[in-house]
Amino acid sequence: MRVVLTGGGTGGHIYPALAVAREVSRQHPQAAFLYIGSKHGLEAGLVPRADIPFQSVEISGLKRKLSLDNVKTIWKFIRAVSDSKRMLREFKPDVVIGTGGYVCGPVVYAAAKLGIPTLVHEQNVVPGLTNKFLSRYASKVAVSFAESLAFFPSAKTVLTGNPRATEVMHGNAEAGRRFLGVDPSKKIVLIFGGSRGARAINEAVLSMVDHMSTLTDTHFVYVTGDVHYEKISASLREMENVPGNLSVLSFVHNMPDVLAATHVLVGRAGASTLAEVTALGVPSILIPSPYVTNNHQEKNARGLERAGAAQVIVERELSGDSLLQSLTELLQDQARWEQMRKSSLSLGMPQAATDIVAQLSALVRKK
Ligand SMILES: CC(=O)N[C@H]1[C@@H](OP(=O)(O)OP(=O)(O)OC[C@H]2O[C@@H](n3ccc(=O)[nH]c3=O)[C@H](O)[C@@H]2O)O[C@H](CO)[C@@H](O)[C@@H]1O
Repeated sequence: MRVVLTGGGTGGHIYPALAVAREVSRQHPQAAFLYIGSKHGLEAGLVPRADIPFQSVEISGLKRKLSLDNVKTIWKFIRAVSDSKRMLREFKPDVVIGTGGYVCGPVVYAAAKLGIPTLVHEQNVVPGLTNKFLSRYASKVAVSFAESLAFFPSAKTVLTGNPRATEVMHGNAEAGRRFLGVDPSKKIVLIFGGSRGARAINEAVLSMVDHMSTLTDTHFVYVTGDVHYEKISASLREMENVPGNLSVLSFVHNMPDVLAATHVLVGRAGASTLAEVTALGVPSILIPSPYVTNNHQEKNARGLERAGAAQVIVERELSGDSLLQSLTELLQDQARWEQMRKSSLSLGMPQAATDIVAQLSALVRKK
């Protein structure tokens, strides 16, 4: 099977595409892949790291207000469609999968115009602009939440979940602990603010550093995001007593192993993160980003909260004190942790990547 993958900007769009690629490879070891992304997105680094050939198109997002930039964006889109057609004619894929973000617009559109079967995957409850546009042209749309079905044409839309859920099931807790250098007697609290880090979470964590040593049976793994790492490291160097039960990393490339070893997650409520924690049943404290379209992270997070799988702290109420208090209560209440774990697991969809690959195979057979 020859597969073109596209999607990008943030990890939340890229990792699902890579998870599908890995599931295709498991089922079809001879499969060949090409990823078409943007040179400016995280995909330019993450895709070559996953040993998948990468080519790029130039694209930017539409602004919601009328502006000269939008004229440029439309011009770029037209050029990117023509570049995509050239790449697709050369690679000759059997199927194209787009996982959201601006860049998948021209690629999936070009594929549809060339008569190549296409599947679009939506990670969030409320779909992004690009996927909404593409749903008119795509052969199939796969969604992660039942609530999203209503946003897309019913005849071609299926509920699969997010393929990262399948991917994290292959994680290994022991490998995660070894990588982090944390022994099994400690509970791991993993803190990260999505794929790029989050300033508000960084500030709250810095202000609770002094108290971390009181939680002696816990090890804190704090992933700052690449852009914040230097600044955070400098702040920590200035502190007198940085506790021994804190590790600070800029980015984690083996998240399935690290998550498998995690006792509690503290983080943003990006769709892939939530698919991962629910597949593994990791209780979480979620601080949804208020800076996203339609406040969609809070909608993602409240779903978990209603089911009893997570506690939500809205960003305006986040502080070192509020985070420390929530964490301490959860770490010290084993019965509540168990309950949250069960609720979290009940929401997980660990078969997602397998279902998506079945959809791709059906599209290829129908070609
Ligand atoms: C600010 C913003 O626009 N965020 C959006 C972005 O999120 P963003 O990319 O931040 O968030 P997601 O939670 O969806 O995905 C993050 C992914 O990166 C991985 N990871 C993260 C840190 C790290 O060090 N290593 C690592 O591998 C996580 O395990 C996860 O697979 O896309 C998501 C999916 O459309 C949306 O739901 C989010 O609202």
